[in-house]
Amino acid sequence: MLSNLRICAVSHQTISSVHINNICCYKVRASLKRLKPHVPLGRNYSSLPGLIGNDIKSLHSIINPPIAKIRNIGIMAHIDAGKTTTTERILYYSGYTRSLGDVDDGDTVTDFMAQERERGITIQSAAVTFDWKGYRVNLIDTPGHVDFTLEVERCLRVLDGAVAIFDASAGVEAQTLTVWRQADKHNIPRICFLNKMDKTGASFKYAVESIREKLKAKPLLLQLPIGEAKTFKGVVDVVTKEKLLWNSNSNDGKDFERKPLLEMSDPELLKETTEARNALIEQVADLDDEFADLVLEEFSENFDLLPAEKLQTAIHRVTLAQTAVPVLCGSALKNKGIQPLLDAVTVYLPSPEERNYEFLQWYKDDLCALAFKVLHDKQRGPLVFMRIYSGTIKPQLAIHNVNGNCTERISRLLLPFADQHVEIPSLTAGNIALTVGLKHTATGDTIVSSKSSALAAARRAEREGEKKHRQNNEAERVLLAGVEIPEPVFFCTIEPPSVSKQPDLEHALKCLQREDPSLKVRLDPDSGQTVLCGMGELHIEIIHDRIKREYGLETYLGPLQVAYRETILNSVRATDTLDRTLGDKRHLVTVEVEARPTETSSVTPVIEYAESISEGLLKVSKEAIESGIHSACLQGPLLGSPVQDVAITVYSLTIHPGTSTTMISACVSRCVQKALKKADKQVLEPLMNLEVTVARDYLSPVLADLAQRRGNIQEIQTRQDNKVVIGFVPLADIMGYSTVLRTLTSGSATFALELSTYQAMNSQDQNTLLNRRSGLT
Ligand SMILES: Nc1nc2c(ncn2[C@@H]2O[C@H](COP(=O)(O)OP(=O)(O)OP(=O)(O)O)[C@@H](O)[C@H]2O)c(=O)[nH]1
Repeated sequence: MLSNLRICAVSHQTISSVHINNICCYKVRASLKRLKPHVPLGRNYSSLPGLIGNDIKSLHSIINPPIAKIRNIGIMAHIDAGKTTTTERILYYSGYTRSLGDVDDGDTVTDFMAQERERGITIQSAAVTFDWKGYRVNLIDTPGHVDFTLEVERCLRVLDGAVAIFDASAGVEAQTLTVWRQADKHNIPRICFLNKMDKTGASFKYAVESIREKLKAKPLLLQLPIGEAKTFKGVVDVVTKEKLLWNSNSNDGKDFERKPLLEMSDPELLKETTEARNALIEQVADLDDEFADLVLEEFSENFDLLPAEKLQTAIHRVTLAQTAVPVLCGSALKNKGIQPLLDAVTVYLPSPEERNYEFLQWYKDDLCALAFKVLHDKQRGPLVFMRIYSGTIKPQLAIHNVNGNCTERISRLLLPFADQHVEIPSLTAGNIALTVGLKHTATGDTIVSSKSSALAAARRAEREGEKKHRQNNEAERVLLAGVEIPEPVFFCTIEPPSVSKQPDLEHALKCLQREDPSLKVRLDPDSGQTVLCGMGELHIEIIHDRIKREYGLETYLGPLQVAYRETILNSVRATDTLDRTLGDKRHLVTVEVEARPTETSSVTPVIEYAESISEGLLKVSKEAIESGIHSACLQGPLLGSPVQDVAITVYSLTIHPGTSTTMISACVSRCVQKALKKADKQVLEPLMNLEVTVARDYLSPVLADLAQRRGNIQEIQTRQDNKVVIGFVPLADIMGYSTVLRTLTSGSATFALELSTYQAMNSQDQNTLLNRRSGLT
């Protein structure tokens, strides 16, 4: 394996060296293919004049550009809408890659993990940095598969804007809705790109309507397609009234001509565009008072006289306010429409300083950054991707991790190009950095310059909070983290090839968890086995794959099991006494608790104390009591699954002096377990939202199959030639569905699955499950 190839002797003073940061050979080949196809692997690059000049454009201009010229953007979409293909085109046109990658050949820069290449889907987000017409664009490629929604959320937090990509023949699909909602939650301004305009069935009108109807967004049509499906050849820029045609002889789409629409040559198109422009002006004027005043005062007689820049500035404001979304179109695969999309990113999406991040006031000019991704590189250890919100990061800088409450040192600072990372001396606010040397920082951690800086920020936040009479813990607000990690719905045991490899497996899992907080690992207390808990079948499969590839461990997975939950149906009381003498110390606890059902939809129990329990007693034992309650609720009496919707009241408590907190916890835990056992119990199973898109001809077999899976169909929509089945289905009945669906529909259907809620099982299904688990059937 080749690693860490170093390109030395870069002439610019501020840059000491350039590294080709390869994770393994295939990456090296892929990157070299673009960087310098004729250079044999492993050669010393210092002897290659021109390499830097040609391939990594103007290195000094990419370090710390003015903040107004930075765009931190992400691409979000439904699976297969074309994120990877679009990203590849973007990298190619911006000059950072030399040839066009193709997802169908497993040859792209951003899908750089081996599994992604093989599966043709984007699993981990790769942050990519490039320049476009004087702007610095940091692009984070977000995954589209529902198993990885946490990845999407985490990436969205660090973006200032996003491009939503749609398949123009499908319009808004299930996953788009999910990510759209996530983007709403983080207030991210967006532009829409209707991709696949070349595809049979592509319809600009249909896709725009579905944005209006399903996303409840106001589309601003900044372009109109010229042709559709087979006849698609370019777009009209509605703002400037120009037509953009891609040269059919150019196979990389680099060359295209931009010409004003003229009455003589394009009377129809000009008429249509003028109408679209007038409608656009009216629409923007309705949403933006400043623009409305301008139009009324100066251009009400003739909209044609309104300069394009004035309209663009107003569209930028409207996009930022998220009262409407600009819509563009093209075909990434056929290399059409990508350059104008990049222009739109720089013109309409905001720079970091235009975003209102409330927490910045607590930090002033001190360093404040969010670690949004951790990767483990065999040679260099953990690589941490960070979004810098304020202050500056430098190599050798000691930083304080607020979440981990620890201080550690950055050894090197890199700019994250897809495959090659450029070492740099410093990076300022608004940028995305890649740091080497941080061993304790995990995904989602807030990074500041020192503990005292964190405390000062917490004090400022608190003072401000007092002013505003806020009730919540203001100190917590200095933490930028807080992506809600969904509860895993699947689990399975994992075993190393031999007992001696157990520590290696533990190390691998620890690293993977730092990268991916949605992966949970626990020990089964009964069997002592390690258990992996994940978000979906694919998630677990990928983890298994990565352990093999990246850590060289051939592990064995037990059967995939659904993560059930349990609850109780009535209130019950229990008492318990623990009396144990260890050495010359007597540990004596007596506790009485009541367990009762609640409607919290949470596995965290509500904990209450009877008034008779003295404050003094609680002061010394509260932590131990609550840890006992939590551990009891982790393993319900029916299946050993977490107990949901339960409140525990501690009614009485006596503790003999000298009793250890461990004994208090143990006694409380046993007592709560006793109460849960006494109650009437119910198993809850994960119920999934399901959306299947299927060609008309295959609808019947799909419906018949879903009926056998306890599926509950809510709606069947028509989308072009396809039917879209929307409903609910219990997770236990949908395992392995992708294979079945492929067989049923000759591969013509796609589906999206997402946790809806946990629902009570009926008694028959519950008994079958319990009998199966206890080995009776
Ligand atoms: N006809 C047509 N096909 C396209 C276009 N863009 C992408 N595709 C095809 O659509 C499929 C999915 O493209 P990707 O770029 O991998 O899509 P993605 O959104 O990155 O997919 P995930 O990472 O799996 O979510 C591939 O077979 C592409 O060749 C396009 O503009 N037109």
